[in-house]
Amino acid sequence: MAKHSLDKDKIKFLLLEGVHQTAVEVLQRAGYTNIEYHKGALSGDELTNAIKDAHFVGIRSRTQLTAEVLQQAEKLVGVGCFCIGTNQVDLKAAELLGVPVFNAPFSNTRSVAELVIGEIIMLMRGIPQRSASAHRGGWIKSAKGSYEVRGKTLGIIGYGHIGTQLGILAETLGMRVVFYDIEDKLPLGNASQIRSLAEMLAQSDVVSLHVPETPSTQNMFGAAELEAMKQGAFVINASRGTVVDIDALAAALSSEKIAGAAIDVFPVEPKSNDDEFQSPLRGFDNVILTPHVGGSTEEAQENIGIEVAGKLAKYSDNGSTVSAVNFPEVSLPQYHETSRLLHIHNNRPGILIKINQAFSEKGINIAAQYLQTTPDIGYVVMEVNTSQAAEALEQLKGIEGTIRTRLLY
Ligand SMILES: NC(=O)c1ccc[n+]([C@@H]2O[C@H](COP(=O)([O-])OP(=O)(O)OC[C@H]3O[C@@H](n4cnc5c(N)ncnc54)[C@H](O)[C@@H]3O)[C@@H](O)[C@H]2O)c1
Ligand SMILES: O=C(O)CC[C@@H](O)C(=O)O
Repeated sequence: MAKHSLDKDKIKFLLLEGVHQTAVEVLQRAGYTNIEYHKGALSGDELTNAIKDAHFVGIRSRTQLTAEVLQQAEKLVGVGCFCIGTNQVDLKAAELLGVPVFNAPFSNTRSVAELVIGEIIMLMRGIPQRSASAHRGGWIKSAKGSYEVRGKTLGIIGYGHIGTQLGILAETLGMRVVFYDIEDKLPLGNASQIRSLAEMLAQSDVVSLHVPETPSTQNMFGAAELEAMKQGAFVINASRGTVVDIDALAAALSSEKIAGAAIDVFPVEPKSNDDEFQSPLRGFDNVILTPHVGGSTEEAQENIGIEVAGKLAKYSDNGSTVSAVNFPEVSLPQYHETSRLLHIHNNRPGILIKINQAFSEKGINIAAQYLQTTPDIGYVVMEVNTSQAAEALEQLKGIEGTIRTRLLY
């Protein structure tokens, strides 16, 4: 019977930010029992101490895996983001260290789209301010400023997995949907793409942002964009807090240019549920403030736990990197009666030749070989006779340009 290079109970999984229990169950079913589980995020020394002997780390959006943190995680083999966003990880640093990063690109998209639909209706009816007033003993029984969503125009910025689902749901409520995206996108239903953001803003009764955090989306929605909107329109942001200039939004709410907003993500978010939430948007009755819960439903979290833990277990067990966000993607079949070796190297000419030469000189037969590259790194997976696996591993370690190697069986 073939043996793992490292026993599964020695492979440490560090799971942070209360990822769903399904993640623990998937890992345990796959034979991984060395799981350190934390309900909250870790930072500073606590994070570096916990991660330094971890082979895998699972996080959500709070934990910052910077280049410095990753460099101290000497045993790290893979990272799982139990969410969509991967902006909290220095993806390039992880790649250069030979560490693939996985996420869950679809599992919570419906939850976000549903929340936004609810918010559109609430904002257009002026419910947040009526509710806030009622809590203080007020009674604003009036139709003034309350509208049906039917026939109104929804402008979506970022027409990806969430934006498209939102568009379809909004159309079923009778809304007209327009969208702005830097890429040409297939419009679903009756939606139409508008090439100029200003033009789209001028048409929209409510604007909802669904872009990732990138250098191009940093503060992409500020004073000029708010000014380009219709008088009395609404803003929704459940993407990332860095995308909207929150001070400019507060000013537009104060001047009543913007009639209301629903904001789920903030430039600075509390590190835990025990910390105070601070924002210039506090105190506006016509603003729905939610604590970054767009994707936080039981269904989404359960599915994310299964999906991401499954990807980590698969990479650990057989080397497959399919759907990694920063790494050459290699889809690998099951293998029997051979040992599998993983070799991650700097992408420079001649490495594969050197590996093949070294194996040939030692009489090591390669039963199968798979290679994928990015401009910076190469990932080669080889199958060799189990009796030659240890020797093959030694040969791989000696290849110049090697970042990391692993023997699976
Ligand atoms: N609030 C939450 O809990 C929550 C949950 C899930 C996702 N999110 C956030 O929502 C974001 C979007 O998720 P998704 O699954 O729809 O992503 P996606 O990658 O499927 O879609 C993003 C879209 O934005 C477009 N885009 C990128 N840069 C742009 C720019 N500068 N201007 C206009 N369009 C641009 C892309 O072309 C793409 O179509 C995620 O990156 C994540 O940060 C938040
Ligand atoms: O669960 C989280 O912390 C983040 C959820 C969301 O922002 C995502 O990127 O999927």
